[in-house]
Amino acid sequence: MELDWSYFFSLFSMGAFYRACVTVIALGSLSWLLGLVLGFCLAQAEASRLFWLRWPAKAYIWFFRSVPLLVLLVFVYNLPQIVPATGVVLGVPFLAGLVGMVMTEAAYMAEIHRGGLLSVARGQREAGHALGLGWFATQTRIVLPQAFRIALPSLINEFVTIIKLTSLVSVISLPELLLTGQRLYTQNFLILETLLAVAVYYVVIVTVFGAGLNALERRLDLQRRKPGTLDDGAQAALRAGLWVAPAATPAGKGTGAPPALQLQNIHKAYGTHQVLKGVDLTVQAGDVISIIGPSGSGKTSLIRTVNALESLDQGEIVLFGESYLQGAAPQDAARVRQGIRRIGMVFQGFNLFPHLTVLQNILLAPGLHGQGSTVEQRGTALRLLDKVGLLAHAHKYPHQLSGGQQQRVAIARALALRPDVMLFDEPTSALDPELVGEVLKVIQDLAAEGMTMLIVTHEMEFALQISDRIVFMENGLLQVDVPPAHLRQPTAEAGDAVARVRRFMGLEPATAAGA
Ligand SMILES: Nc1ncnc2c1ncn2[C@@H]1O[C@H](COP(=O)(O)OP(=O)(O)OP(=O)(O)O)[C@@H](O)[C@H]1O
Repeated sequence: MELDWSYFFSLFSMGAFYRACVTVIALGSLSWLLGLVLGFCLAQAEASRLFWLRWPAKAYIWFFRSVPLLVLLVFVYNLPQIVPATGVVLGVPFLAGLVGMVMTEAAYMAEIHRGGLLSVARGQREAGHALGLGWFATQTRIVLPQAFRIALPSLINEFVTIIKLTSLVSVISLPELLLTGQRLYTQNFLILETLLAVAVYYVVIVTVFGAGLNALERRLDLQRRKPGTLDDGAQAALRAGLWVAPAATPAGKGTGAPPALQLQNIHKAYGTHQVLKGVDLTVQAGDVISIIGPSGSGKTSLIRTVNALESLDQGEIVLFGESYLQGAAPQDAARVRQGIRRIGMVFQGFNLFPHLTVLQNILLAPGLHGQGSTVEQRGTALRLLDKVGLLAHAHKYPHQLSGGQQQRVAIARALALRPDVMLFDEPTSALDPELVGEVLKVIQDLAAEGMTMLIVTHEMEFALQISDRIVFMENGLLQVDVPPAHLRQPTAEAGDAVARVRRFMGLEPATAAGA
């Protein structure tokens, strides 16, 4: 038997097939788009801490991933028999098909979105928090764009699957491609020729739309974006047009002013593990305090409680004389947010937003907080970049920078909110030794300008040089809190604790009993 090729080719000039193509594209695209949105809502609900959101979402996903689409389509189309009111919508094959497909696709896409959301590093949300961004801003400006890029290849694959699945709606009499073909070959019995033409139509649709979506994926691929370094002329032009910020007076300085920070009897446990066991620390405005101590002593946990990245189990933190965080008590969300905005935080892992340029990273929070006009925000951001020596890299993406440069951008980003206190959590620990110096220099400059700073560090010489006080933590408690001079040249009365810190810092040789 030979195929009837002339009949096969005649099927490509048949209006019914082109109308069927429109149906397939409309049904497929709408199912994909609505599934994308509903799937995202389901994924968010599934990740929620609220069990009344989480469990219904989980149940929905489990159920609709288990029910075959064909069964669902027939059920939805026949639902008006028992619920007549639904007939207005479900009596229309296209709408019944759309409802059935969206119900199933939302469940599948929720899982794709969940994968995307899970792969956005926790530090990204923490950076949003440290910049005083609320849940919605963090989700829409930081998490979602990254999660969407990660999920895009799977979402494109799902689009292809959906286009092919539209053939199932033939079962509810919607004249898509398969039903159009079936109606023909039941009359002329040229089954293979007709199905071959149907297959070609599907292949063309998938190829054209797949190419479009792949182009979108390439466009969103950050690794392909490689803006260059600005030359001297371009940098000079940027500097020339800058708005000049009025000189800021450091907050809370002067006699009678309250301390910048008062940590009172801070307790923190992770489960049954007591990490902070009653820490008291007072930081005067303009003070630079380095927190040192052995690994696991609670330094990072302490600094994270100060900008509410960790909750307090007990105790209180007072910021410039006003109660800010309280342990084991309902927090005043507005007051906490206000406090967080007065505190800048620099993380060990930088936590720059990879989908934004250096300049956009710095502008994000001031823009969302409406801090000054856009001209002022841009001027401040460029000035800060110039200050940390990175003006030439303003339009680059974080992946184009070295670790030291990324950390300097992170410092500029934190400074853009004009904080009164800066927290540094081991700012150089993730850097190669040759890059440490450039970051320490920026911190040193800030200290010289009178910025109040709390620095968790393992850079002992730096801590000795820069600090007004060095705090030694061990076993969840502050064991020693002294000026560096007391460690460099301990007095005769200095006790064992100071000697222990000196050994820890490498200022005196370890003894068999010490260190
Ligand atoms: N999210 C968490 N969940 C459970 N335990 C935690 C958590 N974060 C920290 N810990 C534990 O709390 C203790 C103190 O950790 P922390 O990071 O504060 O110490 P650190 O002094 O900063 O240490 P390092 O110098 O190594 O960074 C450690 O035993 C750590 O395992």
